[in-house]
Amino acid sequence: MSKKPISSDSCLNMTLDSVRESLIGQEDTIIFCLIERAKYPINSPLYDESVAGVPGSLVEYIVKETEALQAKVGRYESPEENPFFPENLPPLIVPPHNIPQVLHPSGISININKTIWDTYFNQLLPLFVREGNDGNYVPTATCDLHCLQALSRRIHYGKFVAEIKFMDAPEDYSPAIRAQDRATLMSLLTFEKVEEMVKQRVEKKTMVFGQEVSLNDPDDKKGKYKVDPSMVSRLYGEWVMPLTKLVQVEYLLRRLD
Ligand SMILES: O=C(O)C(=O)C[C@]1(C(=O)O)C=C[C@@H](O)C=C1
Repeated sequence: MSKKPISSDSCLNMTLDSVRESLIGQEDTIIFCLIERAKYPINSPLYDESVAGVPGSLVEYIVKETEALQAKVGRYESPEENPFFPENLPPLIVPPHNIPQVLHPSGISININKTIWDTYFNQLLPLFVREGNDGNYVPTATCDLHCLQALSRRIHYGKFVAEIKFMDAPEDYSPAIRAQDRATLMSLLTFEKVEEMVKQRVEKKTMVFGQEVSLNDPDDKKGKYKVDPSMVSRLYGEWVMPLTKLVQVEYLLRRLD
């Protein structure tokens, strides 16, 4: 059988509504990833740089090696994907996908994964994971990897949101871009009502997706959730949306290059 390159649907017909739909879909992924990670305790030896056998911490090693494998088969061909360890990724071993170019070339390489990594491990994890060590290090690290990839994808999706906003109203954005005025760009791209809806929706989704289910007494588990819904709303309000907006500002600053 002859081998053909893999192809994907075009993303050239994006609108602000369609990119917002994608962000809404990505909420589900993020919430399910958090629920999965919360099944395990913190398992701190995973993050200890002095554990023998691997360079750096075990979680870092697993993320690096997984990224290297996924790079070879095309994960980072997609402009929606950004590696945590971009240095020395191996070359593709499959034919390139030829994904249509939607983003402005100077904005494609924006990568704030270093900040996402630090925020996730130092601020987010301690908020939703219990203390303890059950020895399930590899499954736990795999959950961390999935959380990181889902958050990174969502936050860097700000590049697409910014491109649509610019294309919809170049006359509004261009003066602030020429002046490299971050504050004005930030206020132009901010929609407080949308942010409020996002926070409410992720809280509600966490209640639905993460409710405890009991067959015996239906009231037994009522009001108990696998992850605290108000914490997910806070995560979005304090980190996910601000970082998505940071990506948008960074992208717009380069949009006329
Ligand atoms: O929906 C938008 O317009 C976005 O830019 C996305 C987003 C978000 O991260 O969810 C960010 C900024 C806006 O203030 C509202 C929401």
